Amino acid sequence: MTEAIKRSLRHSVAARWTSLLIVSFTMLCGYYVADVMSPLKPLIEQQLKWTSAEYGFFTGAYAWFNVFLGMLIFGGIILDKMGARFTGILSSALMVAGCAVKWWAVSTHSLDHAVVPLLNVKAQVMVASLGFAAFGVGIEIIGVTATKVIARWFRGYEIALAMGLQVGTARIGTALALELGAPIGAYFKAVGAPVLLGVILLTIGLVAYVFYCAMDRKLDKTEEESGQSSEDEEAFRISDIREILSIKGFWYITILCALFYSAVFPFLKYAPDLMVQKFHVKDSWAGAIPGILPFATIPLTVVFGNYYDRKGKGASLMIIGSLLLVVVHFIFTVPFLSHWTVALAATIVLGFGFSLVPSAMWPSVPKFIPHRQLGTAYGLIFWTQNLVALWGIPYLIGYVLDRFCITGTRVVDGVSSPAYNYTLPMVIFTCLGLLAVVFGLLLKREDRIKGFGLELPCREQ
Ligand SMILES: NCCCC[C@H](N)C(=O)NCC(=O)O
Repeated sequence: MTEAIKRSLRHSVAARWTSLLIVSFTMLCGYYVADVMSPLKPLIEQQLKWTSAEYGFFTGAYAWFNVFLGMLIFGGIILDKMGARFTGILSSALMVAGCAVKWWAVSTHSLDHAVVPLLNVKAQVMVASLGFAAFGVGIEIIGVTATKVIARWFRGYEIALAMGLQVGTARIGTALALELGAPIGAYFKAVGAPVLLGVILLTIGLVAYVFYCAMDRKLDKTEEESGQSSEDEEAFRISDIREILSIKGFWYITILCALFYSAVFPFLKYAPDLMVQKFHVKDSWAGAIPGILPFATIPLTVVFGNYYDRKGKGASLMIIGSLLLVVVHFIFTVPFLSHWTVALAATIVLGFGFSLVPSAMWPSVPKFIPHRQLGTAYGLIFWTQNLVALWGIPYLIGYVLDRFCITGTRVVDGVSSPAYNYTLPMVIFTCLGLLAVVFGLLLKREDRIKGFGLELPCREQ
């Protein structure tokens, strides 16, 4: 056997980075679709005559199947049992199908005036929500798959930089959605136009993933030939779930993830309104300051990922990131700090926190979970995150706002809507950040006791 054959494909710099490029592109397309409806809210209200409550119903559908049907947990197990090729194609196809259903629902007139019996929900809202729910399963499972794929290719190399780059690239999709969604919708005078672009992008993402599968097959072959595949080939057993759940560090990182993202994702959903209500930003500029966030995190995830690879300090980075979150949310809480420049500065600091934690958290999991269990472990973490951060906390904040925070009425262009005081929701976000710091500290202590190596560099020196 020649030396060239003995070496696994993952030792090839070009192959490693090409695999990253392909899965990151598929993720970018998914993130575009995940966020494209946010800037379309006014157009949806004008053209489709959806109310805010119907928009909220649709937005929450993202997590329905993941959380209540446990699809993320099954997805993680399927990934460990069937591999990245099968799971990646399946989830990419599900994204295309879900987005196509959503596009049809918002473009057709055949659902006009129809209402779902018993639920009393407009048929158009329901069909679009079901499409979005199916898409939500696909994007979350492809997220788990991409993370495991990177962990495999970059083990011992620049794993944190690669995971940071993947998250950063995916967030370009969010940025594109926020920037392009409304102009495309307005140009074509149709909510469906930017959604159709999403279907096209996802189809290209699926084709790209099929190309990745060829590389994955080649990697399997070279790993076999070089005798490096023993750990991966050990079949996943259902008892592995018990094993994963018995690791205290796994619980700490899962809870930290749920708390951290609870203080970021739901906050972003309400941030444009906060800008208007507290910082007196004009309605038409409401999204301008929060919209900076995805852009700020794109280079920062790369910088912090690179730092973790070379210097380590993973647990400390997660604690610092969570602390920044506390500072930012506390600033948003203080009633007299209401100038828009304060909001701008706080959002930039939030960008640092929103980059620090993911750059350190995702590459830390393979330090204490064996590769063959990684899909299940990431699936469990994402499931908890979906339950708490993408479903539970947004509902809680909405309830708190309606129940305790209405201070009067605002009239804009002759249309009246409630005026809110955001102090209480911001106190909740600050507390979530504080709890994230506590779990970061617990994780660091557990790492010291068990020696996971979270404070050590990821890259073999
Ligand atoms: N707007 C997309 C939400 C993706 C959620 C996903 N489960 C996740 O946590 N991704 C990591 C990240 O930091 O974006």
